[in-house]
Formats: sequence, structure tokens, C-alpha cells
Amino acid sequence: MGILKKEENGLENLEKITHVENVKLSEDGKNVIIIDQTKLPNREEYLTLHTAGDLYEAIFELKVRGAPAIGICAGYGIYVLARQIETEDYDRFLEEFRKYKEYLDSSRPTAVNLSWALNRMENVVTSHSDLPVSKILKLLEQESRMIQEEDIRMCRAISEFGLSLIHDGDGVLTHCNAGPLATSQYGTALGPLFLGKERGMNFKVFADETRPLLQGARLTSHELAKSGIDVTLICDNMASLVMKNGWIQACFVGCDRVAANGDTANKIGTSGVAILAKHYGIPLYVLGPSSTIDLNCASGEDITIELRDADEIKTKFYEEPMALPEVKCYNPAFDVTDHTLITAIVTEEGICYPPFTDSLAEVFRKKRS
Ligand SMILES: CSC[C@H]1O[C@H](OP(=O)(O)O)[C@H](O)[C@@H]1O
Repeated sequence: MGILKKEENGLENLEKITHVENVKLSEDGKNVIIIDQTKLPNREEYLTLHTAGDLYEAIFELKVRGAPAIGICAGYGIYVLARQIETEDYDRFLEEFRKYKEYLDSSRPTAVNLSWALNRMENVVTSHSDLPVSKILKLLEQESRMIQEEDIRMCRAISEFGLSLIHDGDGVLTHCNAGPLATSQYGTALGPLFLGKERGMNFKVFADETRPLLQGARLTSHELAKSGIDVTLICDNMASLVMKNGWIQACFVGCDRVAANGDTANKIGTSGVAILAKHYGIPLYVLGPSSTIDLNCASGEDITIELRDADEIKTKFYEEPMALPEVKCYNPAFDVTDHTLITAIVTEEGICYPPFTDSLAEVFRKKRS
């Protein structure tokens, strides 16, 4: 993120935010380097990930997070691990590669980009069984870089389409974080806001803090404020009132897995935002790349929801526990927003309107053409 000028907001910092290097391959190709997002906004610390354990822990503990960023990290990560497999025997190489893949894939179940990226990297190996391992490694490096480069292009296109849905001066409500830190550049749900700012447009953003891990408070308000975008941080339970007050003209949210019928898994609380938006007659837009659409999931019923530790609710951000040790907790990291509550799904191929079964399938037809 570079050195952000504390006293200045606005365009001086905009590019440092929209083009943050949150996930990258080290110069020598032996490590993945990430910004530790659990330390933001107070400290900007970088982590060097080399082992399978480093990568698993970084994803599981949300040091790198956001569906596309997880996919990019997994792509670079499996390449870094593949370089550590000491054999020229193809079958042995594939066997070890698959062990690493299975391990990384087990770190978080909901964001489809993780398995999507790992499957894509495995395809490179299985479709080149005739090549020496050294050549396969070069192809793996190329593929891992393509995953990131494609995401940059997808987020930029999503930002353009998303910007067409809002007007200068609009109030926009966001939930969790789907900015550059969660992706590559610009982001998805936040991308249109940064792109609009570059063009001199101004929005009034209301960012849900997003309990329990506070991605909205820690990350979204940071990215927006440092870019000079008007952002008001609210507790999640304030979303209804700001909508009732008429301060919101659109809700922009990200996604972790979009089913074929448009049901969308996103950060816990998104379905509540969608129900409120429907009640107040406010459009709710899901913004995400085609790499987050899973046509193998017929509906939200098919999406696995990650359950996380009780400490994230009871102790993580408090000096003392906020509930007794014996008190049970339920901590789903995501929920599924029914497609009937979604106005449109914004992808890099265009804005998908209901019936989503048709419009989402069209996204992939366009990509193939
Ligand atoms: C651009 S994808 C962002 C998406 O991922 C977040 O989940 P997490 O912070 O647990 O990785 C959240 O659902 C965002 O909408």
C-alpha cells in the first residue's frame, strides 16, 4: 500500500489503494508475499509464505481474504509448493502436487475461487504429462500469473459496469469488504466507487462494520477514507435505519460463490441486508467475477457454509471476554442471499438480470466466444 499520507485524503492516495499489491509472487518465485489483513488498518505488515502450513494458515486466518485474493494466493501458493517437489518422475510429481492441492483446498470451503484456482493449476499438470517436470513448472508459473492478471481485468470491467448503476452523489451501502484487498485491483463491490472517484464523482458510502471480524470497519472504511471517498461506518444493526432515512440508493455487495440460479453466498449478514433492501425498495447488486460463479451448484442449497470459532464472537476484539466460557456460539462466516432478493449480478461480461439461470450461463457463453 506504500506510504499513505496521513493528513491527506483524496487522489494522492487513490492509486496506492486501487493498485495495492496485496498478494504477489516473490522475485525469485520461491515465496508468496501478502499483506497481513488481520493487522490492518493499524499496521501494514507483509508476510512471506513458503510452506504449505504458511499458506494454509494465511488463508484460514484471513491474513489473505476475499474470494479472488484467495484464488490468486492459492495459484501462486501451489506453484511455490510444486517447486519444492524434488522429483523428475511425472507420476510422483503429480501425486505430491495433489497432496498439496488437497491440503490448501481444505483451508476454507465457501469461496469457490480457492478450488477454482487449484483445479486450474492441476489442469496444467494433467494436460502436460508428456513434458519434463521443469517445463511443467514454467507453465505453472505462467498460469499463476494469468490468474492474477485476469482478475485485474475482470475487476476493472466489473467496476465499469457497476458504475453504470449509480449516479454522482448517490448513497451506497456496503457489507464486509470487496475492495482491492479482497481481489487484485479496484475490487468488485467497491470497484465502481473507486472508478467513479477517479472520474470526479462523489458517493456517500455507508459501510457495515461486519461483525464478527469487522472487515467493513478495518478494511472497507480504510480503503475508502484513504481514497477520499465519503464513508460512514455503521454497526450492522443500523443498516435498516439508514435505508429508512432515504440515505441509500443502492446496496453493493461482493460474493464468495454464486449458484447457477443466482443464489449467492457472501459474508454473514448479507442476506439480512438484502431483505432490508427489498423492504425499502432499494436495489441490491452482487458484484463478482465469473471465477466466483459455480454453475455446478444448482442453488444456494448446494453451497457449504464455513463455520468458525466462537472466540471470534466472544473474545477476539475485546480486552476481556464478552460472554462466559460456557456460553455456546454459532459463527457461520457466510450466508446465502436468495436470488429473488438480488436485483442484478454484475460480472466482467456484463450485468446479469433475472432469470439468473439464463443470464449467468450467458456469461460463460460470452467467455467462450
Ligand atoms: C471480493 S470477494 C469478497 C468477499 O469475501 C469476503 O469474505 P472473507 O472476508 O471471509 O474472505 C466477503 O464475503 C466479501 O464479500
